[in-house]
Amino acid sequence: MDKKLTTRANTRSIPETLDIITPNPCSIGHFDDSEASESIDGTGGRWTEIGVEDGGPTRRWAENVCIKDACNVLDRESGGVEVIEGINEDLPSSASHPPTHPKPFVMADPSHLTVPGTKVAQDLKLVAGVLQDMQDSGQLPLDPMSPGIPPAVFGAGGPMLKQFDQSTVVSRKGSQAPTPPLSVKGIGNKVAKPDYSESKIVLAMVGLPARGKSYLSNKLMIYLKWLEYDVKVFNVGQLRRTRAKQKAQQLVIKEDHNAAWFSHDNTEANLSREKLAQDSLEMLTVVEGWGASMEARVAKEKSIQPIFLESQCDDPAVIAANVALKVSSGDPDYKDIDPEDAKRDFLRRITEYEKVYEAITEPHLSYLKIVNVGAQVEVSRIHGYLQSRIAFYLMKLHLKPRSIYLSRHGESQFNVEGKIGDSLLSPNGEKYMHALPALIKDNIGDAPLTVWTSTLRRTIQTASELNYPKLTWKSLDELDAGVCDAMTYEEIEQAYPDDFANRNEDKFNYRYRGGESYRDVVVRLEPVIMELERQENILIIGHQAILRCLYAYFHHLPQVDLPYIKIPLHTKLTPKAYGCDEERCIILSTHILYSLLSSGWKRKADWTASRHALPIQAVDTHRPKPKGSAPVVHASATREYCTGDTELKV
Ligand SMILES: O=P(O)(O)OC[C@H]1O[C@@](CO)(OP(=O)(O)O)[C@@H](O)[C@@H]1O
Repeated sequence: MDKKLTTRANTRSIPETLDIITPNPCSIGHFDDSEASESIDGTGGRWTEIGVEDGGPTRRWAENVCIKDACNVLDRESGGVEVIEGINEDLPSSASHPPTHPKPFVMADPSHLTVPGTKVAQDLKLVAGVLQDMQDSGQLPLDPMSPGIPPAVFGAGGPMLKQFDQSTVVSRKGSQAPTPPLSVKGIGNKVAKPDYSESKIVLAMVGLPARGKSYLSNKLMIYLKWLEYDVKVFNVGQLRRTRAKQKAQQLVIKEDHNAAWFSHDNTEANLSREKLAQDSLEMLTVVEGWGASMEARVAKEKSIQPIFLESQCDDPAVIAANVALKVSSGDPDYKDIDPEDAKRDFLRRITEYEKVYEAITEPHLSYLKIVNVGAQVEVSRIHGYLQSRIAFYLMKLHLKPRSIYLSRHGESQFNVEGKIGDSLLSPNGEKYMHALPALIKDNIGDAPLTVWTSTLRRTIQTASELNYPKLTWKSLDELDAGVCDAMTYEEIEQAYPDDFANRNEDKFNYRYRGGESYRDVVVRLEPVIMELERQENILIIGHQAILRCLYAYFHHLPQVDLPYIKIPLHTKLTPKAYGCDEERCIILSTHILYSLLSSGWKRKADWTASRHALPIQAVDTHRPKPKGSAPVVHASATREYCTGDTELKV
């Protein structure tokens, strides 16, 4: 990592958390920040000469500076990638081409364009200018019907539309094709996890204390781990506490990490904190085994594109809740300290940080700025698939108290017959269907609720008497059993003994012939998770495998246990700081309604779930894990920190 970047990050608030997220299936960026950090730092870099106040060639910059100057700069600096990024959307000029390339359009004399107050107006002015230039240079005849006009590729009437029509014809033909043979060779087997190990992403959390950095990094970690990315958390605060504990034990030196220790005027503590940050970065490279030699490590560091994730928050309620959580959650910094004193000290610590805190504004950096937990998100220089997913995910988060209810559909006729696949409800299933509206009403009262079902009959039928807005998701369809659909497990064992054994051995990785594995289902459910994070009260009427996958996300359960998640009856889980509150209401046996309350800072302590034990029988479809298969890894709702000598769980 570029030394300069590291230092700048440290002067902010000493990044308490550095997350390395690996592996990443796509490129981790193309921007050479070593050059840019030299040039755009407010010390007379090349941008200052054109009066850039806010530090860089962003869209904002394009709005603020004179267009004429911008065009001059584009002519001079046409090779600079950083210029193109910020401005080429505004100025479709030569910016995206090296200077030697012929220019597609030439801005004739943009001085006639004044900078209007609004962005839209400016865009239109620019568009008007470009159109004028095209027209002047003969590229755009006035009569759109005249010959020689290049076809519009993205607008109404362009070839896209015609191609689209043609493609519909093709797909209609395709739907007449004969059904493919049932047996698909080579699929009914365990399918390995895709290789995500190509490259790595480092997310450096930035923000004042009590701004939810831990919350955000924890949510992100859970989401990425659920998708099977390796995630490691390097927490400077954790390292500080571990070192202090070691000092106290080995050297009998007690280091008091009170607010004064975090003062920028405390030179000695500053050095210690700088060292902790450096050591965390050092660990980040060592842990990943990027070569023992310093040279190799430096080379690797250069290939990492750090993404800064800044959490800004000025909502007093959220900050207060975080302060309260810190001082009451048994945090080692305030262990054995009177809560009032702890609160005062923590507030003083925040004040110390505030004195030197710098928000991220450097346009050459890759960053995501989350304002008030997703109320606003600023995205800068985020490229590649995984980075974009991270940004997208963070945009969806909110802290509004809400409930997520999960219910399996009512017992189906196939459930009774021991078959997998779709059918209508059994008589008992219908009783559940009739009982569900009252159960939901008891839980949610008159609050708004949306019901999500799969596209399969048993969930739609179960939801049929619920008087709420409904949404049918294909992504919520049950794990596709392919050629085994509509069979009993005994029939599957007879017809496909090897497949059956494979599934018993490794259920998460097993993919049915012509069907899916649990991993496939997790991947397919990702948009559902995204939407769930964004939504408020939701009831999902789903299937066994689907609910297992969703449940594993909310409770951070490992993949190896996911296909065996059993839902115990009459269980109430204790609220967790970073997880979800959970209540379970049962109607009996497999008819279970889970209620997952909103995750986040604001706990909903007053929420109580009524328990229902209606006399509705149902078969038990849970199949226990066969003995001798992969060992059970116990659920971990804790964060795993790398602290050098040991891996701590907190
Ligand atoms: O992965 P296993 O444990 O086989 O269970 C998944 C199966 O559960 C079932 C019931 O056996 O779910 P559901 O009835 O909820 O739709 C089947 O549809 C599905 O194939």
